[in-house]
Amino acid sequence: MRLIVENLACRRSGRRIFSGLSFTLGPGEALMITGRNGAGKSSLLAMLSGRLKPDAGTIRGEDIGDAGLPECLHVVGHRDGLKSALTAQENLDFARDLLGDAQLTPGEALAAMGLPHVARLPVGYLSAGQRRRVALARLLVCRRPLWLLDEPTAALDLASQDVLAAMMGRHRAEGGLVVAATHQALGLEDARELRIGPATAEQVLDERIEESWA
Ligand SMILES: Nc1ncnc2c1ncn2[C@@H]1O[C@H](COP(=O)(O)OP(=O)(O)OP(=O)(O)O)[C@@H](O)[C@H]1O
Repeated sequence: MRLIVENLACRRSGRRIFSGLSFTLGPGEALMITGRNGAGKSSLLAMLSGRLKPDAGTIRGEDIGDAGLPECLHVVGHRDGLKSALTAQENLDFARDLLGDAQLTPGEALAAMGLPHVARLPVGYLSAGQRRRVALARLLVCRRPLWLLDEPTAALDLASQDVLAAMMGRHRAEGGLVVAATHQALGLEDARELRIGPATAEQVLDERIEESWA
């Protein structure tokens, strides 16, 4: 698939966060979204996943057949979306049934993340890093070409960061796309970087002029 983003603008609580943001991502490509705290990285991922409406601009997928963009992507965000009372295995079973297009079994995905021993433990009993690894294992139980990852290495030890880097490498080798918001290197070879900065004084002025005419 291809992801095409044109002239995207974001406004939160009435304040312009970024504007004029464009990029295209093709099969096997990766994009690192960087920028200081509050620059709008998570907001951009929320827009790409369809959870947040852009203030302006368009987001579309090409070569995705009859599927809509939301059916082509996986999100691993700050909030992991795991149910604490369910076991790791049950959480992954749930994701697999819900999302369809099954790939690895939950057991295989947990083994790939180095967590075969936690399959039958409620996720609420896991450490922060183990819990994040279960959230990342969800990427492997269903095939989705576009991975949207928000600080994916948060709470991961160095060995798990290497596992994640290898996972993203395999995904890209199979034609998958990765968009990751991050403050640190992720081991993404040949990744492009999109640095989001605060709106310039000129943009803020343009916006005020537009508003005064509206
Ligand atoms: N739900 C919300 N409602 C209103 N404003 C929000 C909301 N979420 C975030 N914001 C604001 O939008 C701006 C961008 O936040 P965002 O979380 O996208 O930044 P970020 O670049 O991901 O930051 P960080 O590096 O700290 O994770 C911030 O000023 C934040 O206060």
